[in-house]
Amino acid sequence: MPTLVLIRHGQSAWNLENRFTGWWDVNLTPQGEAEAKAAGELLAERGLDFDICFTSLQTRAIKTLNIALEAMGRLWLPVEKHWRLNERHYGGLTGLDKAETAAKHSAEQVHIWRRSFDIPPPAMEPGGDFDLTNDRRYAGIEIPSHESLKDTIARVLPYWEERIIPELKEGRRVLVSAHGNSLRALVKHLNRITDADISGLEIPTGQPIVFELDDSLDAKDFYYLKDR
Ligand SMILES: O=C(O)[C@@H](CO)OP(=O)(O)O
Repeated sequence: MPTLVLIRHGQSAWNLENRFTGWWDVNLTPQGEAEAKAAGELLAERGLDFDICFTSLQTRAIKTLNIALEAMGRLWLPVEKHWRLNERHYGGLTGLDKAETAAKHSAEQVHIWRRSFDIPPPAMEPGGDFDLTNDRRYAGIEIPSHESLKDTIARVLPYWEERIIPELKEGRRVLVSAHGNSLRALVKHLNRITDADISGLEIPTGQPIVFELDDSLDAKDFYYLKDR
């Protein structure tokens, strides 16, 4: 039975500061590093092991993976990094304080921007402080100016199908370290969550999520490792 474990990065500087983050590259806080280490220790203690890992091009997910792998004695595992696993692009909200934005535009509006299925936040204006056009890690990629969850799913799923599924089908054990919304995209797909119900799904930082898949890669079981 193929093993798939997903982990959202540990607490980031902007999770702590309550700012919209998206594609902006913030680091882990000391608490985030501790969450990543604890996740690796829990995986090792429960006897979970991996053959290949996938992560985004963002420091918080890469570092979470590295810290967890170090705690498992598995820093040598192959890791593939790809922008398609990046966090949802927060557009013009990037960098803003979530509470101040709710006070300005209403809590309902911010909830729609954060959790609706297909309503994206406002677009990012080119040339602003958080424009990543000149970041060479994204050379040759059409960086979105904003994304809804639906848009995020549309760019995560081709990667899932082309890069991750073939590994699982070969019987390899896969660990994916990514982000709140790129993982909501994957969990929605794997658990066949409806467009309406996905708004209620929150994924905590630094907690390994185990999927037991059948041979056709349908999810038979899904749980947070800490709960079993
Ligand atoms: O700011 C972000 O990029 C995400 C994840 O931290 O926030 P939200 O919970 O609003 O999706």
